Amino acid sequence: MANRSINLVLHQGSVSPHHELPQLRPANFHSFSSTWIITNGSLHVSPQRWNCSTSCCYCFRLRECRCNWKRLVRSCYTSEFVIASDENYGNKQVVSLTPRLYEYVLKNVREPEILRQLRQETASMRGSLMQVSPEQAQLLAMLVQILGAERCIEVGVYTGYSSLAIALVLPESGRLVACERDAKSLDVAKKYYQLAGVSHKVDVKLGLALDSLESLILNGEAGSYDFAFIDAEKKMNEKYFELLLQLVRVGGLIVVDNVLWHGKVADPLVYDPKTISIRNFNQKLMEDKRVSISMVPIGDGMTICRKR
Ligand SMILES: C[S@@+](CC[C@H](N)C(=O)[O-])C[C@H]1O[C@@H](n2cnc3c(N)ncnc32)[C@H](O)[C@@H]1O
Repeated sequence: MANRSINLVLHQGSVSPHHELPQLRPANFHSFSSTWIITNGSLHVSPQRWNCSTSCCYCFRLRECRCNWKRLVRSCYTSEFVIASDENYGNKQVVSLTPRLYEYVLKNVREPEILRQLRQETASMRGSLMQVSPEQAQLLAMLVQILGAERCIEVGVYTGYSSLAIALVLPESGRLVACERDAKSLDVAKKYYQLAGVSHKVDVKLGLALDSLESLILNGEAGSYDFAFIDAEKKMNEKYFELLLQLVRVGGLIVVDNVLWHGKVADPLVYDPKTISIRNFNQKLMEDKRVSISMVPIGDGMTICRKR
């Protein structure tokens, strides 16, 4: 690891520079090409490089330290975290979400009561982690509103949290095609569409999403949708994307969830099939001239694609 390019992240309760170096624990060691992360309980840093004197203290004083690290630390405004930006990226500061900061973000989400109830009911269900987060749902709804979308598609409904967020902001004449293969979770979704008074806007397609999308195309609906959200089987993302690219009009959006895959996409030590397929798909999107893209680090990461 060269010392020219290092992002340093200190989380609350983490080991600070003036503490004794803990034993490095290989099992917890995640080395990224240009990032060292210090988190609770494990310090992912080369001991030889950590040569601050004892006067070099946490965060603020780190700037005064004579060690090689000080020039890499650009700011420290709270004791909760420090982010030193990478000089290769113009010294931009990037905020790392700590639990406390995330709680603050959540406090600033206007989650409709019916969505809160659905989230609570789903919390005890199997697979509840699959649900998009409240701030993600809010962003999806915002995109639908900005677009003035009338016709939407969701691939992967589960118990309906993201689809309900979308349906709630659709106009009365709007339509959301909701594709899901699991009847049991769809029952919960349908109950909440009913409770929210949006059932008439949601066209539920029980079955394999690929089949549902293909039949929409066969039905002559290509180019007639404004917005699509992909949140189902990750290895199928590329296939869903290709079909949705036919179904969405020019200027419409396709949003893909889980593009950061719990951070695994950036970890060269992780190469399980799912991570590889998400990595490859991200790379394909990056090179795909048919869409403009924006990868947004929200929730588990979403890429917003606009059809050109
Ligand atoms: C991540 S969850 C969706 C979460 C949902 N968007 C939400 O925010 O609550 C993925 C869902 O996709 C469904 N799914 C997976 N593969 C599918 C397929 N081939 N066809 C239809 N649904 C599928 C799963 O049953 C699961 O409910």
